[in-house]
Amino acid sequence: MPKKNILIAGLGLIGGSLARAIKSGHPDYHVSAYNRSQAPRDFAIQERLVDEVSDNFADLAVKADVIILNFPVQLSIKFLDFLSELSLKKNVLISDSGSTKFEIVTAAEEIFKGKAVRFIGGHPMAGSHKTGVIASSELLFENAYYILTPSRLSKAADFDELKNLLARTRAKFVELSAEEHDAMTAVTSHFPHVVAASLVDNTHDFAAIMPFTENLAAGGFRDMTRIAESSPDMWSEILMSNSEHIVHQIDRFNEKLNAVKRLISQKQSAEIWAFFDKARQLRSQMPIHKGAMENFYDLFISVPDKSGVIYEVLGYFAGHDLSIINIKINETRVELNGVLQLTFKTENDQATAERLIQEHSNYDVYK
Ligand SMILES: NC(=O)C1=CN([C@@H]2O[C@H](COP(=O)(O)OP(=O)(O)OC[C@H]3O[C@@H](n4cnc5c(N)ncnc54)[C@H](O)[C@@H]3O)[C@@H](O)[C@H]2O)C=CC1
Ligand SMILES: O=C(O)C(=O)Cc1ccc(O)cc1
Repeated sequence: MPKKNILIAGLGLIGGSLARAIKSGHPDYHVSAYNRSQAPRDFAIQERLVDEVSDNFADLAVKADVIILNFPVQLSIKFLDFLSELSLKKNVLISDSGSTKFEIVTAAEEIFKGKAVRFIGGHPMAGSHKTGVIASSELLFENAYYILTPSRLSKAADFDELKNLLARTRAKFVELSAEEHDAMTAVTSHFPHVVAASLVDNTHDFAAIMPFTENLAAGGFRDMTRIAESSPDMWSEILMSNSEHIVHQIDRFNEKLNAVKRLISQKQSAEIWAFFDKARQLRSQMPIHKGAMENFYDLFISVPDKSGVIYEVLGYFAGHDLSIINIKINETRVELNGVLQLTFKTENDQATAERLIQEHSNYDVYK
């Protein structure tokens, strides 16, 4: 029997992570990947993420039993159009990983009407503000919800096939309609990105008047704005694709802010206390504490602004096989120090690194 043939289209953070999980869970399948630029293709072959790479999408698509599109949302719809013009295998199963679902599910139903094509929308609800195949990981989606959306082009058995293919992601699969998906992710993901970017923008505006402001941004500001470093390509597409729900959330949030504004101006301290207390209790009960979304682990080290300091710190880790996936120096302080940001794949590695830095230096380390 010929090997089952899987095409991962788009070798970025998500495509790369899916490729790793599929290849690791099904070493007997033939996994191919399309990517327009060469560097991710070379990386995927060197790291044995996949068996075959190409910049010719059509060549790979016509051989595939399953195709997963991992592009910005609008581009995935263009690729569906392109697929509809090819002689695909009969009953090919197509899915995607985009952050919105209504637009692509509706487009797929229209594009493949009457054709022997199966389509299930997909959205692994984990990721990062980082992009690219280099940041990909087999366990990126471990314990995270992976939403699958039915379409007129899918049946129950197709879901089992896709879940089996993706089993090694160790994600928690859940079926939601495309409408339900978009309404809920607007609340928990899309609108919060708008808030994060607005907080950064507001701070920058204010710093034009009082330049020292940005130096006073501490841990709380950092936690609330990490996602403002996400890809503008990806997030502008998401906002365009789920605009109604996001606008609705902005309206609701404006009302909430105005209500708090009234309490503050009227100095209603008891009500303000109750407002914070309610939020504290609600957040402590939210499932985010189970850690599903924490997939990268940062350490921030306050280091002297001298050459060689990065090598010095990395030298402390000699003999320990730590999974550093990103190194960045942030010169945010006007004084002598810079902030060295190291990102690890696992919480264990983050803890080991913190311990080693504390053993070898007197640098301040923050998580
Ligand atoms: N980054 C995240 O945290 C998450 C992202 N998603 C969704 O996954 C999808 C992929 O996102 P990422 O992997 O994060 O992005 P990425 O930036 O890491 O990868 C995007 C891929 O699209 C390709 N691409 C972009 N424009 C192209 C073009 N014009 N022609 C051909 N290829 C093109 C790039 O080469 C790359 O392979 C998006 O729809 C995003 O909404 C879903 C869950 C989490
Ligand atoms: O960076 C983060 O914490 C995220 O929120 C990642 C993310 C980005 C886009 C999605 O559709 C799902 C998850």
